[in-house]
Amino acid sequence: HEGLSSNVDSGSSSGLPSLEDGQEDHKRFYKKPDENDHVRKTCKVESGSGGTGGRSDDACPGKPRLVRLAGEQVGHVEELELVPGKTHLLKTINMKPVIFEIPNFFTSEECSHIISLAKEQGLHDSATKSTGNGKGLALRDVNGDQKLSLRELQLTLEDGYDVFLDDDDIRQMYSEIGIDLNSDGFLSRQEVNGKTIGKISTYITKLLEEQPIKKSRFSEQTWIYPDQTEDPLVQSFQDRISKLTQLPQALIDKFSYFQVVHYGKHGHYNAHHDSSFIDESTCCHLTEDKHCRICRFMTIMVYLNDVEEGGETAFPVANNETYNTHVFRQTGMMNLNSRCGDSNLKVHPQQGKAVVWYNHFINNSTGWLGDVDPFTWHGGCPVTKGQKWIMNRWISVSESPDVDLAVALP
Ligand SMILES: O=C(O)CCC(=O)C(=O)O
Ligand SMILES: [Fe+2]
Repeated sequence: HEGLSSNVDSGSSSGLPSLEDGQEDHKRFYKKPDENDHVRKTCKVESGSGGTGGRSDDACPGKPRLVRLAGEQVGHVEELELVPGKTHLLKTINMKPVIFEIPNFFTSEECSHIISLAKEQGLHDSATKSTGNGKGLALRDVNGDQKLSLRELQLTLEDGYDVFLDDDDIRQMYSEIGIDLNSDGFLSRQEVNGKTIGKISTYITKLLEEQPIKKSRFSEQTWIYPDQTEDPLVQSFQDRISKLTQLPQALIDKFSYFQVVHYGKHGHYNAHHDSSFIDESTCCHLTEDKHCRICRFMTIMVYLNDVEEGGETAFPVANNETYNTHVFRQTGMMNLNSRCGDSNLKVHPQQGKAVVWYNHFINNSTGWLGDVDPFTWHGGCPVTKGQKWIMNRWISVSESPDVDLAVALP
Protein backbone atom coordinates (compact mmCIF):
# COMPACT_ATOMS: atom_id res chain seq x y z
CA HIS A 1 0.00 0.00 0.00
CA GLU A 2 0.99 3.64 -0.12
CA GLY A 3 3.74 4.33 2.41
CA LEU A 4 2.32 6.69 4.94
CA SER A 5 5.57 8.39 5.65
CA SER A 6 6.53 9.04 2.07
CA ASN A 7 3.78 11.52 1.42
CA VAL A 8 4.77 14.46 3.52
CA ASP A 9 3.00 17.59 2.40
CA SER A 10 5.76 19.47 0.74
CA GLY A 11 3.52 21.86 -1.13
CA SER A 12 5.17 21.18 -4.43
CA SER A 13 4.10 17.54 -4.32
CA SER A 14 0.57 18.83 -4.52
CA GLY A 15 1.42 20.99 -7.49
CA LEU A 16 1.18 24.04 -5.30
CA PRO A 17 4.66 25.38 -4.66
CA SER A 18 5.09 27.47 -1.57
CA LEU A 19 6.32 31.03 -1.74
CA GLU A 20 9.77 29.72 -0.98
CA ASP A 21 9.81 27.52 -4.07
CA GLY A 22 11.31 29.96 -6.50
CA GLN A 23 8.67 32.64 -6.13
CA GLU A 24 10.84 35.65 -6.74
CA ASP A 25 8.66 37.99 -8.72
CA HIS A 26 6.29 38.67 -5.86
CA LYS A 27 9.16 39.86 -3.67
CA ARG A 28 10.22 42.32 -6.34
CA PHE A 29 6.69 43.35 -7.15
CA TYR A 30 5.38 44.09 -3.69
CA LYS A 31 8.01 46.58 -2.74
CA LYS A 32 7.69 50.34 -2.60
CA PRO A 33 5.74 51.60 -5.61
CA ASP A 34 8.54 53.90 -6.79
CA GLU A 35 10.89 50.94 -7.05
CA ASN A 36 8.36 49.00 -9.00
CA ASP A 37 9.75 48.18 -12.37
CA HIS A 38 7.05 45.73 -13.39
CA VAL A 39 4.55 48.33 -14.38
CA ARG A 40 5.60 50.12 -17.49
CA LYS A 41 3.61 53.26 -17.78
CA THR A 42 5.89 54.62 -20.45
CA CYS A 43 5.48 51.92 -23.03
CA LYS A 44 3.64 52.75 -26.20
CA VAL A 45 1.75 50.64 -28.65
CA GLU A 46 3.83 50.35 -31.77
CA SER A 47 2.09 51.95 -34.67
CA GLY A 48 0.66 49.56 -37.17
CA SER A 49 1.05 46.65 -34.82
CA GLY A 50 -2.01 45.17 -36.49
CA GLY A 51 -2.22 42.16 -34.25
CA THR A 52 1.37 41.11 -34.51
CA GLY A 53 3.32 43.78 -32.70
CA GLY A 54 3.49 43.81 -28.95
CA ARG A 55 4.14 46.75 -26.76
CA SER A 56 7.59 48.10 -26.24
CA ASP A 57 8.85 50.57 -23.72
CA ASP A 58 11.16 53.54 -23.91
CA ALA A 59 13.99 51.69 -22.27
CA CYS A 60 13.71 48.83 -24.68
CA PRO A 61 12.30 49.97 -27.99
CA GLY A 62 10.98 47.30 -30.25
CA LYS A 63 10.96 44.58 -27.66
CA PRO A 64 7.40 43.45 -26.93
CA ARG A 65 6.41 43.44 -23.29
CA LEU A 66 3.27 42.48 -21.48
CA VAL A 67 1.70 45.32 -19.60
CA ARG A 68 -0.09 45.52 -16.29
CA LEU A 69 -2.26 48.43 -15.31
CA ALA A 70 -0.65 49.97 -12.28
CA GLY A 71 -3.61 50.44 -9.96
CA GLU A 72 -1.70 53.18 -8.12
CA GLN A 73 -3.51 52.77 -4.79
CA VAL A 74 -6.78 51.58 -3.34
CA GLY A 75 -9.50 54.08 -4.23
CA HIS A 76 -7.76 55.24 -7.39
CA VAL A 77 -10.26 55.78 -10.22
CA GLU A 78 -9.50 56.11 -13.90
CA GLU A 79 -11.95 57.04 -16.64
CA LEU A 80 -11.94 54.80 -19.69
CA GLU A 81 -13.80 54.96 -22.97
CA LEU A 82 -14.35 51.26 -23.61
CA VAL A 83 -17.43 51.84 -25.74
CA PRO A 84 -17.49 54.85 -28.10
CA GLY A 85 -19.14 57.83 -26.42
CA LYS A 86 -19.45 56.13 -23.01
CA THR A 87 -17.37 56.47 -19.88
CA HIS A 88 -16.46 53.56 -17.67
CA LEU A 89 -14.71 53.86 -14.32
CA LEU A 90 -11.79 51.61 -13.48
CA LYS A 91 -11.55 51.50 -9.70
CA THR A 92 -8.62 50.04 -7.80
CA ILE A 93 -10.05 48.02 -4.94
CA ASN A 94 -6.91 46.20 -3.76
CA MET A 95 -3.15 46.34 -4.24
CA LYS A 96 -1.92 42.92 -3.01
CA PRO A 97 -2.94 41.51 -5.36
CA VAL A 98 -3.90 44.36 -7.67
CA ILE A 99 -7.68 44.09 -8.29
CA PHE A 100 -9.95 46.44 -10.20
CA GLU A 101 -13.69 46.84 -10.45
CA ILE A 102 -15.51 48.33 -13.44
CA PRO A 103 -19.16 49.04 -12.63
CA ASN A 104 -21.54 48.69 -15.57
CA PHE A 105 -18.94 47.06 -17.78
CA PHE A 106 -22.05 45.48 -19.31
CA THR A 107 -25.52 46.99 -19.31
CA SER A 108 -28.31 44.89 -17.82
CA GLU A 109 -29.58 44.12 -21.34
CA GLU A 110 -26.13 42.91 -22.32
CA CYS A 111 -25.98 40.70 -19.24
CA SER A 112 -29.36 39.15 -20.02
CA HIS A 113 -28.28 38.62 -23.60
CA ILE A 114 -25.20 36.67 -22.55
CA ILE A 115 -27.25 34.57 -20.16
CA SER A 116 -29.63 33.72 -23.01
CA LEU A 117 -26.74 32.80 -25.30
CA ALA A 118 -25.48 30.44 -22.61
CA LYS A 119 -28.93 28.94 -22.04
CA GLU A 120 -29.42 28.43 -25.76
CA GLN A 121 -26.19 26.49 -25.90
CA GLY A 122 -26.93 24.54 -22.73
CA LEU A 123 -24.76 24.32 -19.62
CA HIS A 124 -22.90 21.35 -18.14
CA ASP A 125 -21.67 20.58 -14.65
CA SER A 126 -18.35 22.27 -13.98
CA ALA A 127 -15.47 20.03 -13.07
CA THR A 128 -12.05 21.07 -11.95
CA LYS A 129 -10.20 17.78 -11.71
CA SER A 130 -11.55 14.43 -12.70
CA THR A 131 -12.48 12.39 -9.70
CA GLY A 132 -10.17 9.66 -10.94
CA ASN A 133 -10.26 6.11 -9.73
CA GLY A 134 -8.28 6.63 -6.57
CA LYS A 135 -5.17 4.95 -7.93
CA GLY A 136 -3.17 8.14 -7.65
CA LEU A 137 -4.41 8.89 -4.17
CA ALA A 138 -1.37 9.83 -2.10
CA LEU A 139 -2.01 9.47 1.60
CA ARG A 140 -0.83 12.66 3.23
CA ASP A 141 0.77 11.99 6.56
CA VAL A 142 1.71 15.63 7.02
CA ASN A 143 3.37 15.32 10.43
CA GLY A 144 4.97 11.94 9.71
CA ASP A 145 3.44 10.19 12.74
CA GLN A 146 2.58 7.09 10.70
CA LYS A 147 -1.14 7.54 11.02
CA LEU A 148 -3.71 9.72 9.31
CA SER A 149 -5.79 12.16 11.28
CA LEU A 150 -9.22 13.27 10.07
CA ARG A 151 -7.65 16.44 8.68
CA GLU A 152 -4.90 14.51 6.93
CA LEU A 153 -7.49 12.33 5.26
CA GLN A 154 -9.39 15.44 4.19
CA LEU A 155 -6.20 16.81 2.60
CA THR A 156 -5.66 13.49 0.85
CA LEU A 157 -9.13 13.70 -0.65
CA GLU A 158 -8.91 17.41 -1.49
CA ASP A 159 -5.90 16.60 -3.65
CA GLY A 160 -7.09 13.37 -5.14
CA TYR A 161 -10.72 14.12 -5.79
CA ASP A 162 -11.36 17.80 -5.38
CA VAL A 163 -13.81 16.98 -2.65
CA PHE A 164 -13.95 18.95 0.58
CA LEU A 165 -15.21 17.00 3.58
CA ASP A 166 -15.49 17.88 7.24
CA ASP A 167 -14.70 15.73 10.28
CA ASP A 168 -18.22 14.31 10.49
CA ASP A 169 -18.19 13.36 6.82
CA ILE A 170 -14.97 11.41 7.31
CA ARG A 171 -16.27 9.63 10.42
CA GLN A 172 -19.43 8.71 8.55
CA MET A 173 -17.36 7.32 5.69
CA TYR A 174 -15.21 5.26 8.09
CA SER A 175 -18.28 3.74 9.66
CA GLU A 176 -19.97 3.00 6.32
CA ILE A 177 -16.97 1.34 4.75
CA GLY A 178 -15.81 -0.32 7.95
CA ILE A 179 -12.39 1.21 8.52
CA ASP A 180 -11.04 2.85 11.67
CA LEU A 181 -12.68 0.03 13.60
CA ASN A 182 -11.58 1.38 16.98
CA SER A 183 -13.20 4.73 16.08
CA ASP A 184 -10.30 6.81 17.38
CA GLY A 185 -10.44 9.13 14.36
CA PHE A 186 -7.05 7.97 13.10
CA LEU A 187 -6.12 5.54 10.37
CA SER A 188 -3.05 3.68 11.50
CA ARG A 189 -0.77 1.53 9.36
CA GLN A 190 -2.59 -1.55 10.64
CA GLU A 191 -5.96 -0.11 9.64
CA VAL A 192 -4.87 0.68 6.08
CA ASN A 193 -4.56 -2.26 3.72
CA GLY A 194 -4.55 -2.92 0.02
CA LYS A 195 -8.32 -2.53 -0.21
CA THR A 196 -8.62 0.71 1.70
CA ILE A 197 -7.99 3.07 -1.20
CA GLY A 198 -10.44 1.24 -3.44
CA LYS A 199 -13.14 1.40 -0.78
CA ILE A 200 -12.57 5.11 -0.23
CA SER A 201 -12.63 5.69 -3.97
CA THR A 202 -15.95 3.93 -4.48
CA TYR A 203 -17.48 5.72 -1.52
CA ILE A 204 -16.38 9.19 -2.72
CA THR A 205 -17.59 8.66 -6.26
CA LYS A 206 -21.05 7.83 -4.95
CA LEU A 207 -20.99 10.66 -2.43
CA LEU A 208 -20.20 13.23 -5.12
CA GLU A 209 -23.14 12.06 -7.16
CA GLU A 210 -25.44 12.36 -4.20
CA GLN A 211 -23.97 15.51 -2.67
CA PRO A 212 -22.33 17.68 -5.32
CA ILE A 213 -22.18 20.46 -2.73
CA LYS A 214 -19.09 18.69 -1.37
CA LYS A 215 -17.24 19.35 -4.59
CA SER A 216 -14.62 22.02 -4.90
CA ARG A 217 -16.70 23.67 -7.58
CA PHE A 218 -20.47 23.37 -7.63
CA SER A 219 -21.83 25.10 -10.71
CA GLU A 220 -22.65 24.57 -14.37
CA GLN A 221 -20.99 26.24 -17.30
CA THR A 222 -20.61 26.63 -21.02
CA TRP A 223 -18.05 28.19 -23.39
CA ILE A 224 -18.86 30.83 -25.98
CA TYR A 225 -16.61 31.16 -29.01
CA PRO A 226 -16.76 34.61 -30.61
CA ASP A 227 -15.32 33.34 -33.87
CA GLN A 228 -18.34 31.06 -34.15
CA THR A 229 -20.89 33.80 -33.69
CA GLU A 230 -21.79 37.00 -35.47
CA ASP A 231 -23.24 38.34 -32.27
CA PRO A 232 -22.47 42.09 -32.13
CA LEU A 233 -22.21 42.10 -28.34
CA VAL A 234 -19.62 39.36 -28.37
CA GLN A 235 -17.58 41.42 -30.84
CA SER A 236 -17.97 44.56 -28.75
CA PHE A 237 -16.80 42.62 -25.72
CA GLN A 238 -13.56 41.80 -27.54
CA ASP A 239 -13.13 45.49 -28.23
CA ARG A 240 -13.69 46.47 -24.62
CA ILE A 241 -11.16 43.90 -23.46
CA SER A 242 -8.61 45.19 -25.91
CA LYS A 243 -9.06 48.82 -24.83
CA LEU A 244 -9.06 47.90 -21.16
CA THR A 245 -6.01 45.65 -21.09
CA GLN A 246 -3.86 47.54 -23.62
CA LEU A 247 -2.36 44.19 -24.55
CA PRO A 248 -1.31 43.25 -28.08
CA GLN A 249 -4.34 42.61 -30.27
CA ALA A 250 -2.92 39.21 -31.18
CA LEU A 251 -3.31 38.08 -27.58
CA ILE A 252 -6.86 39.35 -27.38
CA ASP A 253 -7.83 37.68 -30.64
CA LYS A 254 -6.12 34.37 -30.10
CA PHE A 255 -8.11 32.96 -27.22
CA SER A 256 -11.29 34.88 -27.51
CA TYR A 257 -13.61 32.33 -26.00
CA PHE A 258 -15.18 32.92 -22.63
CA GLN A 259 -16.99 30.90 -20.05
CA VAL A 260 -20.46 31.52 -18.68
CA VAL A 261 -21.06 29.99 -15.25
CA HIS A 262 -24.29 29.50 -13.36
CA TYR A 263 -24.48 28.79 -9.63
CA GLY A 264 -27.73 27.69 -8.05
CA LYS A 265 -28.43 27.52 -4.33
CA HIS A 266 -25.28 26.40 -2.43
CA GLY A 267 -23.27 26.90 -5.62
CA HIS A 268 -19.68 27.83 -4.83
CA TYR A 269 -16.11 27.54 -6.01
CA ASN A 270 -13.38 26.88 -3.50
CA ALA A 271 -10.18 28.92 -3.49
CA HIS A 272 -7.90 28.39 -6.48
CA HIS A 273 -5.52 30.20 -8.77
CA ASP A 274 -6.76 30.73 -12.31
CA SER A 275 -3.32 29.92 -13.69
CA SER A 276 -0.49 27.49 -12.97
CA PHE A 277 2.88 28.00 -11.37
CA ILE A 278 5.85 28.17 -13.71
CA ASP A 279 7.12 24.75 -14.49
CA GLU A 280 9.91 24.65 -17.03
CA SER A 281 9.08 21.11 -18.01
CA THR A 282 5.60 21.77 -19.34
CA CYS A 283 4.30 23.95 -22.10
CA CYS A 284 1.71 26.68 -21.69
CA HIS A 285 -1.63 25.72 -23.18
CA LEU A 286 -2.04 27.17 -26.62
CA THR A 287 -4.86 24.97 -27.65
CA GLU A 288 -7.00 22.58 -25.69
CA ASP A 289 -3.86 20.45 -25.44
CA LYS A 290 -4.27 18.61 -22.17
CA HIS A 291 -0.53 18.04 -21.75
CA CYS A 292 0.19 21.70 -21.35
CA ARG A 293 -0.43 23.70 -18.24
CA ILE A 294 -2.89 26.56 -18.10
CA CYS A 295 -1.26 29.99 -18.41
CA ARG A 296 -3.73 32.79 -17.86
CA PHE A 297 -2.02 36.13 -17.45
CA MET A 298 -5.17 37.97 -16.57
CA THR A 299 -8.78 37.38 -15.49
CA ILE A 300 -11.75 39.52 -16.42
CA MET A 301 -14.85 38.28 -14.65
CA VAL A 302 -18.27 39.89 -15.03
CA TYR A 303 -21.32 39.43 -12.81
CA LEU A 304 -24.33 38.94 -15.04
CA ASN A 305 -26.99 39.30 -12.35
CA ASP A 306 -27.59 40.58 -8.85
CA VAL A 307 -27.41 37.76 -6.33
CA GLU A 308 -30.05 37.82 -3.62
CA GLU A 309 -27.67 36.62 -0.92
CA GLY A 310 -24.11 35.32 -0.86
CA GLY A 311 -22.07 34.58 -3.96
CA GLU A 312 -19.32 37.08 -3.24
CA THR A 313 -15.96 36.58 -4.90
CA ALA A 314 -13.53 36.00 -2.05
CA PHE A 315 -9.79 36.63 -2.03
CA PRO A 316 -8.90 34.81 1.18
CA VAL A 317 -5.23 35.83 1.41
CA ALA A 318 -5.39 39.31 -0.07
CA ASN A 319 -3.03 41.60 1.85
CA ASN A 320 -2.04 38.77 4.18
CA GLU A 321 1.49 39.66 5.25
CA THR A 322 2.09 36.31 6.92
CA TYR A 323 0.64 34.20 4.11
CA ASN A 324 2.12 30.75 3.76
CA THR A 325 0.82 28.16 1.32
CA HIS A 326 1.12 25.19 3.69
CA VAL A 327 -0.72 26.91 6.51
CA PHE A 328 -3.38 28.15 4.12
CA ARG A 329 -4.07 24.68 2.80
CA GLN A 330 -3.72 22.74 6.00
CA THR A 331 -6.02 24.94 8.00
CA GLY A 332 -8.79 24.35 5.47
CA MET A 333 -8.91 27.94 4.23
CA MET A 334 -9.39 26.80 0.64
CA ASN A 335 -12.80 25.58 1.58
CA LEU A 336 -14.79 28.70 0.81
CA ASN A 337 -17.94 26.67 1.02
CA SER A 338 -17.52 26.80 4.78
CA ARG A 339 -14.81 29.44 5.35
CA CYS A 340 -15.83 32.39 3.23
CA GLY A 341 -16.32 34.49 6.32
CA ASP A 342 -12.58 34.27 7.04
CA SER A 343 -11.60 35.83 3.73
CA ASN A 344 -9.67 39.07 3.75
CA LEU A 345 -11.45 40.57 0.77
CA LYS A 346 -14.88 39.91 -0.66
CA VAL A 347 -16.28 41.49 -3.79
CA HIS A 348 -20.06 41.72 -3.91
CA PRO A 349 -21.79 40.61 -7.08
CA GLN A 350 -23.53 43.41 -8.91
CA GLN A 351 -25.06 43.05 -12.33
CA GLY A 352 -22.73 44.25 -15.08
CA LYS A 353 -19.73 44.81 -12.82
CA ALA A 354 -16.38 43.47 -13.99
CA VAL A 355 -13.64 42.37 -11.60
CA VAL A 356 -10.18 42.35 -13.12
CA TRP A 357 -6.85 41.04 -11.83
CA TYR A 358 -3.49 39.71 -12.95
CA ASN A 359 -2.70 36.11 -12.15
CA HIS A 360 0.93 36.57 -13.12
CA PHE A 361 3.66 39.11 -12.72
CA ILE A 362 5.76 40.16 -15.67
CA ASN A 363 9.18 38.57 -15.83
CA ASN A 364 11.59 41.44 -15.61
CA SER A 365 14.12 40.11 -18.06
CA THR A 366 11.87 38.57 -20.71
CA GLY A 367 9.12 41.19 -20.38
CA TRP A 368 6.68 38.31 -20.70
CA LEU A 369 4.93 35.85 -18.40
CA GLY A 370 6.41 35.84 -14.87
CA ASP A 371 5.53 33.95 -11.70
CA VAL A 372 1.99 33.44 -10.50
CA ASP A 373 1.01 36.04 -7.94
CA PRO A 374 0.29 33.75 -4.99
CA PHE A 375 -1.97 36.36 -3.42
CA THR A 376 -4.53 35.85 -6.19
CA TRP A 377 -6.12 32.84 -4.45
CA HIS A 378 -9.84 33.42 -4.95
CA GLY A 379 -13.16 31.68 -5.36
CA GLY A 380 -16.92 32.07 -5.21
CA CYS A 381 -18.68 32.05 -1.82
CA PRO A 382 -21.82 29.92 -1.57
CA VAL A 383 -24.97 31.39 -3.01
CA THR A 384 -27.34 31.31 -0.04
CA LYS A 385 -30.37 32.81 -1.78
CA GLY A 386 -31.20 33.18 -5.45
CA GLN A 387 -28.72 32.32 -8.17
CA LYS A 388 -25.56 33.70 -9.65
CA TRP A 389 -24.40 34.10 -13.23
CA ILE A 390 -20.90 35.19 -14.18
CA MET A 391 -18.68 35.16 -17.21
CA ASN A 392 -14.95 34.54 -17.18
CA ARG A 393 -12.63 35.84 -19.83
CA TRP A 394 -9.00 34.86 -19.44
CA ILE A 395 -6.09 36.37 -21.33
CA SER A 396 -3.84 33.43 -22.07
CA VAL A 397 -0.17 33.99 -22.67
CA SER A 398 2.72 31.59 -23.15
CA GLU A 399 6.30 31.98 -21.99
CA SER A 400 7.39 33.75 -25.11
CA PRO A 401 6.22 36.67 -27.26
CA ASP A 402 7.64 34.86 -30.28
CA VAL A 403 5.02 32.18 -29.84
CA ASP A 404 2.18 34.46 -28.83
CA LEU A 405 2.59 37.19 -31.38
CA ALA A 406 3.67 35.13 -34.34
CA VAL A 407 0.36 33.41 -34.81
CA ALA A 408 -1.16 34.58 -38.05
CA LEU A 409 -4.83 35.12 -37.55
CA PRO A 410 -7.33 34.07 -40.15
O1 LIG B 1 -17.79 32.87 -8.86
C1 LIG B 1 -16.89 33.61 -8.55
O2 LIG B 1 -17.09 34.65 -7.93
C2 LIG B 1 -15.47 33.24 -8.90
C3 LIG B 1 -15.37 32.34 -10.09
C4 LIG B 1 -13.99 31.90 -10.42
O3 LIG B 1 -13.07 32.17 -9.73
C5 LIG B 1 -13.74 31.10 -11.63
O4 LIG B 1 -14.70 30.71 -12.30
O5 LIG B 1 -12.56 30.84 -11.95
FE1 LIG C 1 -11.20 31.70 -10.71
